[in-house]
Amino acid sequence: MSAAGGAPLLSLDGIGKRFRGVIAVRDVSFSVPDRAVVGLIGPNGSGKTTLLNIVNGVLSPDQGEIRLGGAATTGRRPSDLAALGITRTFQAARVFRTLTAMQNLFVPLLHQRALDRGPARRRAADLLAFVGLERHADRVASELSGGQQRLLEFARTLVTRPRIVLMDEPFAGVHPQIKTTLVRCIRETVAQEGASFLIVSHEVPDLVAMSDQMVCLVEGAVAARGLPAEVIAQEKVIDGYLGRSDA
Ligand SMILES: Nc1ncnc2c1ncn2[C@@H]1O[C@H](COP(=O)(O)OP(=O)(O)OP(=O)(O)O)[C@@H](O)[C@H]1O
Repeated sequence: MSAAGGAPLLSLDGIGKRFRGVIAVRDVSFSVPDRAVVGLIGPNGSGKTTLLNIVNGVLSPDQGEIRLGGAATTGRRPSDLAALGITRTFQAARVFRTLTAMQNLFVPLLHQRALDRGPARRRAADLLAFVGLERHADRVASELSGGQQRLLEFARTLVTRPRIVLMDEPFAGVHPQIKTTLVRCIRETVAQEGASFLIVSHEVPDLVAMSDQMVCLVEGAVAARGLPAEVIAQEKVIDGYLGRSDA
């Protein structure tokens, strides 16, 4: 499925990025369709986080173009991109540690001035229930477990009703039960809100199970892209990342 006008929701075309002598990303092109989960895999240092930073405007690419819904977004600031519907989670979950779980959602809703206090409180409560944290509404975020903070961070990305959520290692170090909740929330957000996801993870079996498409980077370049089962069967992906079980 694609965004209005037939364009993919997000497209990367010939993206390149160099840090002094290091080529971190080289000529990367792929797209994220509307209402889809795209998994991004690759060895350590293959450019995955750099690419997320480029998509949400933290870094500017040296070459190439990014489009959201057909409109060029290359080089725009993270705050502008957030307003256009690109949000992000991080390797270490970012929440307001001194606020309660409820306030973590309520405060951004009020800040946007999109809703009055009553509806904002109801939406915050709905989002907490969605990620299974309703019993923890009044607990200060720093008292929540790492996995619960990750769920709270996820709920916070949904406050703005994003078009695409970028997630960096969402499953790293989380309890299997939290992982199951997170996967369910991601799939339901696709189905109910029509959002898309670009997810970086080393947990390849989980990503294969939940993604509509996958992209594998090796040494900053696209080694394979397509359906998950096809990507993980490619020689370049096995040689460059997964390794051979008989090796
Ligand atoms: N700010 C920076 N300055 C210099 N080099 C950087 C910077 N950020 C990333 N790099 C280099 O760019 C390359 C890609 O790094 P990146 O963090 O994007 O890889 P990754 O695939 O996300 O790795 P990991 O799976 O370990 O998180 C690496 O060689 C890294 O050392």
